[in-house]
Amino acid sequence: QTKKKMTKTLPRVTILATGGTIAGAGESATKAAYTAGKLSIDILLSAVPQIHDKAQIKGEQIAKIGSQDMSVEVWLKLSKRINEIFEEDSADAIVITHGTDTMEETATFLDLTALSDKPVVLVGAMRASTAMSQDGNKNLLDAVIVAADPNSQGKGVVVAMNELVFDGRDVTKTITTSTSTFDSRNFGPIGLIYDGKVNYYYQSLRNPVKKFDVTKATSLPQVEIIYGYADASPVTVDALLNTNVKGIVYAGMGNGNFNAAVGNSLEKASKKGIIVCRSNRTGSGRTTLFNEVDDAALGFVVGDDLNPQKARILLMLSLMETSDRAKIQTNFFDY
Ligand SMILES: NC(=O)C[C@H](N)C(=O)O
Repeated sequence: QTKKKMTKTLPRVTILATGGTIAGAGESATKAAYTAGKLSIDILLSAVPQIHDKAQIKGEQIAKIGSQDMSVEVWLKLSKRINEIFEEDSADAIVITHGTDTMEETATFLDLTALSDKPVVLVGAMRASTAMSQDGNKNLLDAVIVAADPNSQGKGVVVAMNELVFDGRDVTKTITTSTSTFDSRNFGPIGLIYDGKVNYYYQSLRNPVKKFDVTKATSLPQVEIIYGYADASPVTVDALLNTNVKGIVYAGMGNGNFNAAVGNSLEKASKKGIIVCRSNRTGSGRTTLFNEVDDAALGFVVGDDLNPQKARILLMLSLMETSDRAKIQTNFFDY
């Protein structure tokens, strides 16, 4: 009898590139200045040949932007492409290269709209590809390792940065310039990457029971964020009253509090049918119902532990389906 050689087939990982500092290039290894999103996917992949030992890799360019220019248009394109790839079964997992500035928003958006249970991993860099000790190559290799690991299935969209894995729902950028910028302030990382392997320690119980199908959407209802601060004037809220804005996320003081002047205007907005969602500017913790604010009387909802930029994503998606405040509040408590 001939011994059959056992060849393990590597998982198929498609890398969707959107730009960011991971694809950034500057003039010298020691200067901080650079332009984000300059390098194409082919150059990114050729810089890390080790990824081919971990997975069968395909690359696609979705956008070439600094993530400060991320938009609903690109989110919809990304989400549709992810659903299509898994639907046609052309990959087992997806890695998305992305700028770090708005990675947390994209993570939340995709977590709520990627319909499959298969791994979707976001990755970026804090130092441009041309910088000394650039972090992009190692982060990309780690992201492929995470994507290729069967244990990454069913975790929702995750972010792999700086040898840590975060739940996309919770992750946030916490430091303007450091490579250790990503954190989940309430809950910490769910996994650690080391020596070519990911180990998971925790898993969120709040991964979406409900997904939003945006495969046919071409836009989302407009939602703006208003920042709260001492002695704020009502002009920013008032400016939204006669516009097409369907929702306001209020990044309130403490547990989502507002001063009287802003509160009056938020109440006016609510009475006009604009959904007002209280979040907060503290950077961690929950925004809770009925603390110092009578949400029932004002018709407000609260964002629970989502920061304002994440609450905005869930509010846009919710408003796509309903303007019923109770249902929208349930979405925030379920997610
Ligand atoms: N580190 C980075 O990726 C920052 C860059 N502005 C971006 O978000 O695209």
